[in-house]
Amino acid sequence: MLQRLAASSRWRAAVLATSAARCLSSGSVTITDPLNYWAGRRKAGQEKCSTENVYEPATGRILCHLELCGGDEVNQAVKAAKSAFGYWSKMSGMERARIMINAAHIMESRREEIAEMEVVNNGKSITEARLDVDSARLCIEYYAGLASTLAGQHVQLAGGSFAYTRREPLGVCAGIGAWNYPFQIAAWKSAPALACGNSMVFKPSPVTPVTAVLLAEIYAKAGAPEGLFNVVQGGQETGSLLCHHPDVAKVSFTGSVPTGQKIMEMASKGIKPVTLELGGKSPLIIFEDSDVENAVKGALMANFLSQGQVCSNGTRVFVQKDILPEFVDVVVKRTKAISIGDPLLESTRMGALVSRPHLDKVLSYVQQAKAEGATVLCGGEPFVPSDPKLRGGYYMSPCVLGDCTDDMTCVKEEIFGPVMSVLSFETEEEALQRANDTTLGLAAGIFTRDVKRAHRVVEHLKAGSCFINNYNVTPVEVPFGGFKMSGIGRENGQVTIEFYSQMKTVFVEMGDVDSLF
Ligand SMILES: NC(=O)c1ccc[n+]([C@@H]2O[C@H](COP(=O)([O-])OP(=O)(O)OC[C@H]3O[C@@H](n4cnc5c(N)ncnc54)[C@H](O)[C@@H]3O)[C@@H](O)[C@H]2O)c1
Ligand SMILES: C[N+](C)(C)CCCC=O
Repeated sequence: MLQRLAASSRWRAAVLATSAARCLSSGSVTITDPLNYWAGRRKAGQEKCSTENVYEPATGRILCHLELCGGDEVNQAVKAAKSAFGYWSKMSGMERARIMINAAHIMESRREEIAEMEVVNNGKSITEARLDVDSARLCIEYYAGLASTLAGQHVQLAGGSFAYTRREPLGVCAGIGAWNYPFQIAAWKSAPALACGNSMVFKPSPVTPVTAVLLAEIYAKAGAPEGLFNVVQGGQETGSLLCHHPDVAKVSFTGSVPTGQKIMEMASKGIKPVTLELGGKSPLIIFEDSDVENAVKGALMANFLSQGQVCSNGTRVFVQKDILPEFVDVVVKRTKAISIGDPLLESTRMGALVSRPHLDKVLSYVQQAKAEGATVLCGGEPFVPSDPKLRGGYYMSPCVLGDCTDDMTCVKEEIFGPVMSVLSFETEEEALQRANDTTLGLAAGIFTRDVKRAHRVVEHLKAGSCFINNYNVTPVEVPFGGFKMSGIGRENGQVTIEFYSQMKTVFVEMGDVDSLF
C-alpha cells in the first residue's frame, strides 16, 4: 500500500531510489505531480490554467509550477465533497473514528517523508517539522476519539411531552490555510470537521502547497469515501470562490487579520459560520521572581520557533526592571548560539524564512526599529550559509531588540519573523495595562514563581491562549484561538466540535394540540 502511495509521486520515487532511510537533501527536489486533489485522485490543471512558481526556501530554487484552480475546478471539488458528505454524514461516529484512526497510523508510518517535504517547501527545521506531523496525527486521533461521543440532550416538559437535541454536521466545510504550518493546519481543520460528519475542501497557501495533498492521499488510503477531503490550489481568487460557493456551509480560515476580515465579509453573504485563526502581537511578562534561565528558554520558544513565523508568538517580552540586565545577557547569549542553516540537517535549529519578499520585510522591520531608537542586541542580518547550494536561501540571524518602547513599530505590528522586542516594566499593574494595549489577543504568557500572581495576572490578560511558566505549547486536547481581532472560534479541544456542527431541537408532543384558534 505504501509502495503504491510512494509510486504515485515522482519526487518520492526518486527519493526511494536514493536511500531507504534519510531521503531528501536540500536542492534535490523538483515536483511535477499535480497538487490538486478531488474525488479520490490528484488532478492536473486544465490546459489554460494559470500557474505560479513555488520556491524552496532553503535554496531559493523553483520547486514546482503550481496550477491554480478556477471556478470549474472549485465546482468539481465541492461537488465531490458534497457527494462524500451524503455518505459520510450517515455513518456512525464509531465508523468514522475507525477510518480516522487508520489515517493516523498511515501518517505515523509516513512521518519522515511528510516532515521532509514540509521542510523543503516551508524552510523550517526537520526537528520542528516532525513535531508538526506528530501534532497533525494526534489531532486526528483525538477527534477520532470524540467522533462517537457526539450527543444531544433530553429535556422533559409538562404533560409527558419532551424535547431532544441532535448535533448534526454542517455539510461541506472550506478550509483555507496559512504558510507557516501547512500540514498541521490542514489536519487541525479537517480532523474535527470529519469527526462531526462533514466533508472538506482545503485550500493551502500558494506559498506552501505541497503537503496538503499527502493528507488527502492518507485519508483516502485509510478508507474515507472519495471526495471526503479535497485540495484545491490557488490564492485569493480560489479562496474567494470557495467562500462564495453556495454549497459550502462553513469557512475555517487561518491567516492574517486583513484576509480574515474579507473572509468574514464573504461568508456573511451566505450567513455562513466562520472560524478565524488570525494574527497576534502577544505579550510575555517575566517577573523578577522568575527562574531567569527558565524564563529565557520560554522567551526563545515564544519567538524563534518556525523562524519566528508563528501566530501565537510572544514578541513583546516585558521584563521586570531588576532582572532586565541578567535576562538580556542570557537571552542574547542563547540567541547567538542558535544554529542557522540547512533545515534538513539534524543539527539545525533555525532554517530559512518562507520567501524572499517575506525575509526582506522582516529585515526592514529591524531597520525601522533601529531608526526608531531600538538597540539591536544581536542578529537581524541576512545570513549566508557556507554551503554553496544554500546561498540563494532566505536566511537571517535571529534578532533581539533592546531599549524598546510601546510606541515603536516593532512593538506594535506583527513582524512574523525571528525578532524579539524586549521592554522593561516596574509594576504588575503597569505590565498588565501595557500587555493588553493592543487590538490583538491571540496569546499571552507569564513567568513567575508566585502562584497567586500567576492566576491573578492571567485573569486580567485579554488573550485567548495563556501560558504560565511556558510558551507555545499546544496539546491538541486544549482549545486554541484568540480574543479581539485575533479571531473567532477555537481549534482543538472538545469545544471545537461546536464549531463544526449545528444543533437541532426536536419538540415531541405527547398530548393533543392546545390550540389558541
Ligand atoms: N491564529 C492562528 O492559528 C494562525 C496560525 C498561522 C498563521 N496565522 C496568521 O497568518 C498570517 C500569515 O499567513 P499568510 O501570510 O498565509 O496569511 P494570508 O492572510 O495572506 O493568507 C492566508 C490564506 O488566505 C488565502 N487568501 C488570501 N486572500 C484571500 C481572499 N481574499 N479570499 C480567500 N482566501 C484568501 C491565502 O491564499 C492563504 O491560503 C499571520 O498574520 C499569522 O499570524 C494565524
Ligand atoms: C504549534 N504552535 C507552535 C503553537 C503553532 C500554532 C499555530 C500558529 O501559528
